[in-house]
Amino acid sequence: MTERRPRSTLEVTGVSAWYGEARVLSDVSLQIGQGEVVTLVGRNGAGKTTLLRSIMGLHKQVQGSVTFEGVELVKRSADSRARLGIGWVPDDRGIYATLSVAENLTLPPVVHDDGWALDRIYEFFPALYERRDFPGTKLSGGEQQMLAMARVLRMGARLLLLDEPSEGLAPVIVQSIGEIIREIKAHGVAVLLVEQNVKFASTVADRHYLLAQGRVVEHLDNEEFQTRESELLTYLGM
Ligand SMILES: Nc1ncnc2c1ncn2[C@@H]1O[C@H](COP(=O)(O)OP(=O)(O)OP(=O)(O)O)[C@@H](O)[C@H]1O
Repeated sequence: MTERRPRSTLEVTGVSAWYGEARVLSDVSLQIGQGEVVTLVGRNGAGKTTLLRSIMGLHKQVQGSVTFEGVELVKRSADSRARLGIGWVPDDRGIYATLSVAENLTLPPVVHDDGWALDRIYEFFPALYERRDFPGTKLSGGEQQMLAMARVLRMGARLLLLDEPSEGLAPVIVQSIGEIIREIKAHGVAVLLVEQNVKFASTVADRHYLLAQGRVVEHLDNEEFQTRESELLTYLGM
């Protein structure tokens, strides 16, 4: 594909990863520009979560280079990467069940000047404002997903790593998560999204990397992705 992209925020170059002796990522390279939404698509076990964890510094058996805004990350801890502006939103969303929405938002430290103020968060996520005193357990799956995204924006993330945000959510809620991702993008925040829901991926992303058996096998802009959707679904066994 011909590429004209904003300046790179994240550059992953030649990354391989192992669990013990088992190699699960092989020579993966990808880039994300400022304010871009990029997906990692692939069947179960392709290595998507391991790649996100490797970018965040949560997986240690990694070789290759990962830079964020020009800073090499590979030898840095996960908390150091968070301080640089990378926000991790895990697939289980990681909400503290016994804390209120407001407490979930304000407990983690603001680690970067770009952190969104609480009133800006509430303006952006009115559903969280309405439920600010509710405990985490009382939130729906969609609200938990919003809270997990809001929390890292408040901390100061300029790159969000989202692991299957649409998982387990009703279609109408998936649609509103998609709208939020598009608005986050409009604020210049980059998003790397692991998705198995190809239809959803095509409504939010600028580009897509297809991962199979730990390798990038295709790199497509959204137009090509939509045109070849059924072929890709078959190829990926999805
Ligand atoms: N803790 C672990 N120990 C050993 N092998 C693991 C571990 N976690 C994942 N794997 C293996 O690594 C490979 C990649 O897994 P990963 O979870 O990254 O894939 P994925 O594409 O995110 O799949 P899924 O959508 O099922 O989470 C798989 O073969 C998986 O079995």
